[in-house]
Amino acid sequence: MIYTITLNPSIDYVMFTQDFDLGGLNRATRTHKFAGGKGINVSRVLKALDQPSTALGYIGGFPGAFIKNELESAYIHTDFILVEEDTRINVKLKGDTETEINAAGPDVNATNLEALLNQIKVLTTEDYVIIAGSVPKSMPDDIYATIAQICAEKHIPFVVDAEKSLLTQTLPYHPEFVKPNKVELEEMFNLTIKDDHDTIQAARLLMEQGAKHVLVSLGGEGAILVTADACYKATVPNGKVINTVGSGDSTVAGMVAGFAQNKSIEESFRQAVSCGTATAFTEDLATSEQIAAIINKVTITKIEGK
Ligand SMILES: Nc1ncnc2c1ncn2[C@@H]1O[C@H](COP(=O)(O)OP(=O)(O)O)[C@@H](O)[C@H]1O
Ligand SMILES: O=P(O)(O)OC[C@H]1O[C@](O)(COP(=O)(O)O)[C@@H](O)[C@@H]1O
Repeated sequence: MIYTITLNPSIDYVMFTQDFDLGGLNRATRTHKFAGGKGINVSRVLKALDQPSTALGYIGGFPGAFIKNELESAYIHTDFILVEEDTRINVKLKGDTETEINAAGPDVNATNLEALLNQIKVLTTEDYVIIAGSVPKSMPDDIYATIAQICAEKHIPFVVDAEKSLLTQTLPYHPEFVKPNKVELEEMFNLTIKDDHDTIQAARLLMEQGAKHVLVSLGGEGAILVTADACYKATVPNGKVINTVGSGDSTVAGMVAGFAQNKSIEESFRQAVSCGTATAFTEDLATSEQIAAIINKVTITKIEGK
């Protein structure tokens, strides 16, 4: 079973406006409330790819109940731990540009933490773990490293999509892949990435520290995948960008599903990028039909290899 871990889920409240006037009265043309947070989005796109998963993490209050209900209505299995405070609501403003305000999220106490670690400790080599998103402030900042260590000790394959040291601390435990975007990669090494060559150099630093593969997402520029033997560049088809929230998570889901379906590394990467772009081209996360409609329009080129 694939397990997604979202320590800090959210309701994503997406508001579309004609124009956005900062400081003025704006009226939304459309709004949506989506069950969100990185691991939860991965579970939702895995479902679109016909891959079952169980969503783990912390939920609280009415937003937490909404998320659990949304997932279960979509036939996604959940095993959330209840916390006392409300799950956060993140606001996503879609005017001429995209603006996001992500809230801090509820407190998670030591008992809640132990409950999650106990859920992970019973997993086996048949399972797969995806650790994604921000960590509530009340939790130890090495929590992802702790989870990665448990996975490594039990030979459970795992994937990490997180910022800065949350991600880099997991590298010694050899994640199957990590998925920084360009800005996150720059922040990890305090450098400026100008071109694909710089991206590959920085990705290789993550490989040197232990990542088995590095998938760097580049927004509308596609993505680069670095493996032990080669580097691939994906370019995406033209289309109308509607809502990029969850694109990165969709990319992660496509790659994990590719591995689970025993696709080749190139085909897994193509599926990953198709999922990310199909999500960018729609209001919610991509459906299976939307992914299928663009998968043959994503081009994969080997740009370096041994
Ligand atoms: N403007 C866009 N046009 C087409 N595809 C996009 C666009 N933005 C994102 N994507 C797709 O989603 C993937 C992840 O997007 P990115 O913004 O890099 O990740 P994150 O959401 O983690 O910051 C990209 O690799 C690409 O496939
Ligand atoms: O945990 P974080 O870093 O605050 O991010 C949470 C937000 O990221 C999302 O998971 C979307 O992430 P991506 O756009 O990077 O795929 C939203 O659903 C959620 O509001």
